[in-house]
Amino acid sequence: MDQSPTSPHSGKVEQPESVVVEQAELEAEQQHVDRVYGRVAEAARSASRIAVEGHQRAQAQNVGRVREEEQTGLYERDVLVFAAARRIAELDAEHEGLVFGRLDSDHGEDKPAVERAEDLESLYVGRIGVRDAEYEPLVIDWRAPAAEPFYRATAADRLAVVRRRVLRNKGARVVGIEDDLLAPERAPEDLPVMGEGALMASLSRARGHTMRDIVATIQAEQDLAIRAPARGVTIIGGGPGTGKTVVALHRAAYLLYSDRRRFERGGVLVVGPSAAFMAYIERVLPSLGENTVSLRAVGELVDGVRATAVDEADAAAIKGSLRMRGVLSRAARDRVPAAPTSLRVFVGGATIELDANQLDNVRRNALRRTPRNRAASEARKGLVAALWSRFPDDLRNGVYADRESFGDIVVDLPAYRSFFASWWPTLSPQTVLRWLGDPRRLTRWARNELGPAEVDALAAAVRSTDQFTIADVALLDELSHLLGRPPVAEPGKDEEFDWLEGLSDGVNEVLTTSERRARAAAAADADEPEEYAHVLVDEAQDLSPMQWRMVTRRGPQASWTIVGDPAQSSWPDPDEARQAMESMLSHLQRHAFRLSTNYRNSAEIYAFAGEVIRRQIPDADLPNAVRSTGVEPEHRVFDAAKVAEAAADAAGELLQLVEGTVGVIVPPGLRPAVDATLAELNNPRVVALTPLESKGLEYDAVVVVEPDRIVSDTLGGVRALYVVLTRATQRMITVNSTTQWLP
Ligand SMILES: Nc1ncnc2c1ncn2[C@@H]1O[C@H](COP(=O)(O)OP(=O)(O)OP(=O)(O)O)[C@@H](O)[C@H]1O
Repeated sequence: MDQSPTSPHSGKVEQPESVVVEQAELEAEQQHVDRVYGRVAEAARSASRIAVEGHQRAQAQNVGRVREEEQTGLYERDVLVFAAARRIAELDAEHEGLVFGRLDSDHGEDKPAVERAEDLESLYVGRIGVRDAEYEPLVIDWRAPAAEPFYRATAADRLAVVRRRVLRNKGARVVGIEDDLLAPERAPEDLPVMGEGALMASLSRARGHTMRDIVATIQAEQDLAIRAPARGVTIIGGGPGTGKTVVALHRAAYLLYSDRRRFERGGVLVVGPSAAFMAYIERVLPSLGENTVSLRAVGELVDGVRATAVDEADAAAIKGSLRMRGVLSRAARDRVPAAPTSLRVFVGGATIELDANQLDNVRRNALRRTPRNRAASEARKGLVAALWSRFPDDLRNGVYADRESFGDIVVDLPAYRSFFASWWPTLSPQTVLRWLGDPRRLTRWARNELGPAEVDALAAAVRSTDQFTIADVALLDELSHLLGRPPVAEPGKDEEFDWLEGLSDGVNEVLTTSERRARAAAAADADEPEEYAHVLVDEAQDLSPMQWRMVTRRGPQASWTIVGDPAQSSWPDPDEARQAMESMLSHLQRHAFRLSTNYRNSAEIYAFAGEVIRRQIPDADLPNAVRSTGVEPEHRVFDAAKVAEAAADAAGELLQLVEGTVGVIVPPGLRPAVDATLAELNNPRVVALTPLESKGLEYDAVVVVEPDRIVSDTLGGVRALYVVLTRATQRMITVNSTTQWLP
C-alpha cells in the first residue's frame, strides 16, 4: 500500500461540510459492520446449520479458479464460522475490529470510468470471511485471493482499485476512516475521500508491551512475502523495523489458511530469540484467529528445559561453534565418570576378570555403529564374549558348554548386574553436558578443537551454575541425538531391553508387560524431538551454528521461512552462522524477499543509527525510515559514577513526553545499578533490559546507557549497539561517560 505522508489526496475533505460527510460515511460503514456482527451472532446460535452452509459454499466455490487446497481452507473456515463469535470476544476491544478494510473498484482502464460512487464495486476485507444468507460475501478473509488487491494495489498498478479504505475500530464500533485514492482521474465526483492515510496513523500510535497485528495496513512488498508459496526456504531480509517479524507471523496465518490440513496437522513452529520476545509477539496470531502455531524461544526447543540464562561472551562463542560437535561426540562415547574400571565374576568354578583396557575395547566396539543408549545389548554381548574367551577350556561343559548358555548365566549374576548398571547406565544429555565441567576430561575431548584457554573458559562456564543457559540447549539437543533414545520395547521382544538395567541402585521392581510398554512409550514421547511441517525462524542472524543444527532437526521434511538481518547479528562471526544455515538447508529451493522501509524508527533516530552501523559495515542493508518527528536523538555525557542516576532522570523525562512505553537498555554489568535507580520511578511503562533482551522489541522512547560498554561487553559488538539504537519509535536519549563512540 503506498500511503506516503505526502499523498496528494490526504486532507482533501478538510472543507466546511467535511464533518457532515465524515459522519455520514462513518454511519454507513457502521451499518455494514453491524450486519457482519449480526450475521456472526446468528451463526453462533446455530453451529450445525453453518456447517451445512459452509459445505454448500465450498461446493459453490467449485466453479471458478479456486485451487483445491484453498477450497479446503475455505470450507474449513466456514465450518468454523460459529467459532468466530468466541473470537470476537477475544479480540482486543480497543483495537481489533472484525472488519477493517474496504475496496471500491471499477472495471479497469479499458472500460470507461464510472459516474457515481454507487456504481463502483465494493468489497470488505476482514479477519474472517462471512457470507449472508444468500452466500453473498459480507466480508472476505484477508488471506483470500480476492483480498490481494487490498494490499498490492498502488497508484502505479492499481489492480482496478479506485479507493482503498481502512476502518479504524474500537471493537465493533467504527471510529475512524483512512482513505487512499489510487486513481483520482477515474474517481466519481461523489466519492468521499478522508483521513491522513492508515499507515501513518498506525505508525504514530503509542506502543504497548505487546506487538499488534497489521492486517489493515500490510504493504505491497510485505504482502508478497506473506503470500509466497510454502515450498522450500523463503528468506525475508531487511533492516531494523521493516516488519520482518510481523510479516513472518502473518505468513504463518496465511500458510494455515492456504493449506489448513497440511499445516494444522503437520504443525507450524515459530522460533524466536528469547522468552521475552515470545511474550512480546504472542498475541499476534490469536488476533488473526490462529491458535495452533507453536511459539518457542531457542532456549525452549528441548522438552523439559526452559533456559533463559545467557553465557558470558567468550563461553557463548565456544558453545555455539561447530567445533562442539567433535567435543560432544567424544564425551558421549567416553567412560562414565566413577564407573567401575574392572569386572570380576565367579562363574562355573572360575574367577574371570576384565581390566580397564578390555572394558574400553568392549565399549568402543559396542559404540561403533550404535548410539550409547541403544547399545546396551551390544555392550552386554561384548562383555559376555570377552568373559567367554577367558573362561578356561577345561570348564566348558554342561551348562557352560557354549557361549550362549554361559552368557545367560553370567548376565544373571548379581555381581554382573550391579557392574553393568553403573558401567552402562542410560545417559541423559544433561548428565553428559555436566561432564564438560571437568577440565581434565574436557581437554581430552577437545583435542584439536579448542585451545587451553577455551577449555578453561568452557569448563568454568559449565561449573559456574547448575542452570542450563540458552546456548546449552543446542548442546543438549546434539547430545540427545548422539546418545540416542533407549529402545522402546516391542511386543514379543521385551527381553531385548531390560528396563531395570539403567537403574544404578538396583531397585527390584516387577513390571507387567503392558506397564513396561506404557513406560517405554512415555519415554519415547518425552524424548522424541517434535517435527513440524513449517518452521519459521525469526532473528535468524543470531542463531549459532550449533543452534542451526538443533532447529533444523525440528523439520527434516519441513518448508522454511527464515527472517533476519545480518547487520543486527549478535554472533561474532555472522558468516560462519550463515554457512551453517546454508549447509543445513542447501537441498531446498530458495526464494528471497527484501523489505525496504523502516516502519518503526522516526527518520531522525534511524539516520543516527544508520551512521553508527555504516562505520562498521559499509555495505549494511539500510532501509528507508518514512516517518519524521522533527525530534533528534539526544546524547548526554556524565561522570561514570552518575550514569545510573542520569539514566533514570532521562527515563523520567521521557515518560512525560510519550504516551506509551520507555525502554532503558543497559550493558549487563550496569543492570543492577540502573534497576535500583529506576525502581524509584515506580512506573509500569518503564522497563530495563540488556541489549540481548531488546532484540526484536520496541518502545516509544529509549534510554541507551553507556553505548561504549554495549559494544565492548556484548558478543555482537557494534551490531548489538545498532540493535539497541533501533528500538525507539519516537524519542531516544543516550547517556554516556565518554563521547568516543559517537560517529
Ligand atoms: N505494514 C505495516 N503497518 C503498520 N505497522 C507496521 C507495518 N509493518 C511494520 N509495522 C510496524 O513496524 C514495527 C516493526 O516491525 P517488526 O518488529 O516486525 O520489524 P523487524 O523488521 O522484525 O524489526 P527488527 O529487525 O528491528 O527486530 C512494528 O511495530 C510493526 O507493527
